[in-house]
Amino acid sequence: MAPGPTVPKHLNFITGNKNKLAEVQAILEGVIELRNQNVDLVEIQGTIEEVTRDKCRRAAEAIQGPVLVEDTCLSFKAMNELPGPYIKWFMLSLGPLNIHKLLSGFPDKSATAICTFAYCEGPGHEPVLFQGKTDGLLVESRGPTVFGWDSCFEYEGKTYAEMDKSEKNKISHRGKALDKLKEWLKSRVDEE
Ligand SMILES: O=P(O)(O)OP(=O)(O)OP(=O)(O)OC[C@H]1O[C@@H](n2cnc3c(O)ncnc32)[C@H](O)[C@@H]1O
Ligand SMILES: [Mg+2]
Repeated sequence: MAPGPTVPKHLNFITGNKNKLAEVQAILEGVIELRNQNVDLVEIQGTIEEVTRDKCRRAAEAIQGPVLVEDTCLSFKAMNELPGPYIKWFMLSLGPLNIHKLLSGFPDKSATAICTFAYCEGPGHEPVLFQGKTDGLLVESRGPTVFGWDSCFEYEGKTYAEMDKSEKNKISHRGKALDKLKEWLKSRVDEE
């Protein structure tokens, strides 16, 4: 095996978000078996990479073992990339029916969805990051309001919520990040 972190056969994905978990399970099916623990992790302020690395270190400490975590951002060009990692708090306050109003004073509705996975072997180890981005537009909610801002993020004429799951996973920020993780996993999974 190439030098670097080892990965157990069962990857422990730490998240409290059921929709995220379902997508990750669907995309990684047949690649690696996923286990899930819901640990309430503190999320710091900082760049996307700083937030995700810190979240991963905390998760590894909390479970005292190897972990996979993920942090999702939604960034608006007109707002100089904010809210970014803080989108969760805007969603909690505004909800999917009002989030588009954040850009109502701006002609530029460009939005980028960014997904950053981090894997860490255990406490004291440096996390490895895998990032995927999808460019789209922030629009008025269209489609089911089941998952976060899916109904407000439009990619090539359709919101994520108007796509079926496999269609979203093919072009999504999460799908792209997991393509990179899958490539890396090929050389890393511990066969012992
Ligand atoms: O336990 P964790 O994994 O941290 O789960 P979370 O729900 O706190 O997730 P984040 O910290 O990554 O915050 C991202 C926010 O964006 C939402 N979100 C994440 N992925 C999404 C996707 O693919 N489509 C729409 N909304 C998404 C999610 O519901 C949150 O409001
Ligand atoms: Mg979170």
